[in-house]
Amino acid sequence: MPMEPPPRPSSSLFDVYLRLRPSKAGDRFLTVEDGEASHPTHITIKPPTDDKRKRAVERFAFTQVFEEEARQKELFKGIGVIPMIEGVLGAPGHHGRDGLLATLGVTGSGKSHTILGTKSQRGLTQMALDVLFQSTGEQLVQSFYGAPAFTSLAAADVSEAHIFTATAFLDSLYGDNQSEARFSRAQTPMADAWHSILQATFSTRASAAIHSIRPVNGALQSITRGVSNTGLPEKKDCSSFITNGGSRSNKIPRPSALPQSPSVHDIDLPIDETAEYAIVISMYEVYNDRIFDLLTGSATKSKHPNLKRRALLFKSTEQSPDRKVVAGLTKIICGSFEEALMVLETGLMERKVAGTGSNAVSSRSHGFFCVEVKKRDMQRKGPWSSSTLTIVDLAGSERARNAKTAGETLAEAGKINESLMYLGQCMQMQSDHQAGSRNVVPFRQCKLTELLFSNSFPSSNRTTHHHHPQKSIMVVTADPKGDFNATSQILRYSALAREVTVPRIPSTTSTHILATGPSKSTGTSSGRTTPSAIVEEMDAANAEIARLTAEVEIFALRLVEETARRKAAEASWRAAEDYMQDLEQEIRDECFADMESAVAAERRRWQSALDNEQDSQAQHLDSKIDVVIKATKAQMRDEIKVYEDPDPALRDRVDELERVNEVLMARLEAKEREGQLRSSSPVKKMRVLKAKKWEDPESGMGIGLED
Ligand SMILES: Nc1ncnc2c1ncn2[C@@H]1O[C@H](COP(=O)(O)OP(=O)(O)OP(=O)(O)O)[C@@H](O)[C@H]1O
Repeated sequence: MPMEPPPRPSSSLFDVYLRLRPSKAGDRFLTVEDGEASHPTHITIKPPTDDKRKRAVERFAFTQVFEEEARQKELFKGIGVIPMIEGVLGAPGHHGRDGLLATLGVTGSGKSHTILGTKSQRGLTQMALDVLFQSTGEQLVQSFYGAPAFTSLAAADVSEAHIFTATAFLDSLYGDNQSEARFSRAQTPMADAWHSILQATFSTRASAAIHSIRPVNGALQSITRGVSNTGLPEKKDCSSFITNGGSRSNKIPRPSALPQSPSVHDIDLPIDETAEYAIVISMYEVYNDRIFDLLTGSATKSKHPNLKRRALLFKSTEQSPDRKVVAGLTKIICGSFEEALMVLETGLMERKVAGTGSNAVSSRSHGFFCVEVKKRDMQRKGPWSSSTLTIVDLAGSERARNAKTAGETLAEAGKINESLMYLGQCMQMQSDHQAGSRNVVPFRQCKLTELLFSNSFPSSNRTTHHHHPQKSIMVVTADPKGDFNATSQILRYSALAREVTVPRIPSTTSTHILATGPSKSTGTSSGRTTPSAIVEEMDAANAEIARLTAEVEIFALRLVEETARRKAAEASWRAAEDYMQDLEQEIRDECFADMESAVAAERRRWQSALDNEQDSQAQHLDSKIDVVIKATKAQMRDEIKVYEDPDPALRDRVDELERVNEVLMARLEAKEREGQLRSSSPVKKMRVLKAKKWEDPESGMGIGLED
């Protein structure tokens, strides 16, 4: 049954284009069919002649097939990027519509070549950027420090992003050292602090805005110097970034050294004359099912660019409750095509690239390059509306056994294959959709499909500006002489339609008939022996063989898919284990750090308590010593008598008084004796009186009886 030419229904999630790359050696297994349409839409793949599994010939349909000789510009125009950009810019007075452009293919099939270009040819990304800047031209807001639109653009962002002007961003990475302080990683907690520093810089620099373009020139000069010193490796003809990828040089090429062709000056898009535009760029990668910012500057600033990268979340935010966004990205407001190119090269440099056996510069992650086009009324300066052109360079699918990979890279390959398998399932659903199936596209199975598909469906929330689902274009790249298994698998996933042709069974009938002949009258299962009966039986047998072969073929396909799924599951299990180990280590480190800081805090508390205690004891002791000293001093004062020589006159007087005292005492005694005598005999009395007379020295005259 002939396959219908692939329709382009508006309900289709993706338009799928196939681009074939020129290949050097090997047997060609892929044939492009000459169709009735103006351009080819169908291809056929034939298994290699030595294929032991005797697989079927398969036929695939795409929106359009571009053959080896197709140039970059032809592709750019042919796959509908221009209407997509027009949609992103939005019709006058209307919001824009999101666009998604992705490349899918086996490793080395030309995805990066197509999307990012080569050293001499621009890719779809550069051409799309050029068209955007060229179209918005004079209506683009300025992007230097203090530009009036900066604050409103930062306020309009719903994704908790860290927004910088290209001037500040590039200056911090490539300009003078002092300016480094103006930029920091988006996902570190310090980023907020840096952000406020930047904003402070922004406000304080407002008056000097017109001069602030200088740092970019400085940056450009330093880049120019860096490039002229280093030079570009000549080994492979691919993006300047990619050639640098292996060596991790932290210099990016100067814009003028980047390819200028193909030119897009002939492309003129209608623009909303009443609107002003801003172009904001962000970049991230999905690596091992986790999202990492690519504009942290770590590739250019840090010696260990991959150390402690923090994954970002794809989630609803406070300002975007009904639509998931990658939260916390670094976003750069670009004022010119050159600035955008430098930001792109900076992000590409940061993207993880690891060499594998399949392709020395193979992309190990899915790279996302997002160009947000913001638009508002030029006069009224109302709110900004926003639509995004997302360009995705998907990691190459590969078979682990083909890629001479090991350890971490093998786990990466598993994760890549797994995410591509989910992508394949979603794309398969899309072709089933077209065939009338009402199955839901299972896009929530991994980060990649979530990021690619979640904006592909109309929003149920009427308050959101995103009524239109995004327009998506997929470019599938293939090498017609490359790996048959890997390529056929990708084609099966991505084609808009597929038809399996059972290989023709060699006509054994006639040979059999000739060999056996009627005379041998070989009996058949039905017992009929006429030649026509035998031919009929043989035809029936052949039909049965064909049916069984087709079945076997289907089972073989299922087996291949199941094996891939099992391998992907195993790889994902290993990656999960690794992740768990990392997480455990991280938690241990965090706990240890917490514990250490708690112990240190406790130690400080105890030390200060001990110090206080010692202080108060010392004070107490001091006061006691004071008391003792005072008491001792007092005591000593009491005990020590000062003997002074008495006044000689006074001493004489004292002596005199003592003598008088003695005299008086003697008189007193005498009087007493006299009193006693009066009461005794007259002889005794006489004796006393006589004695007395002689004892009184004072009177000078004796007291005698005659007195
Ligand atoms: N259409 C083409 N014309 C000329 N050369 C091409 C074309 N497509 C690819 N190549 C060349 O093939 C090589 C591999 O291509 P590329 O790096 O783009 O592959 P890839 O699919 O991006 O691989 P990976 O997935 O590993 O990143 C490059 O040297 C590239 O220049």
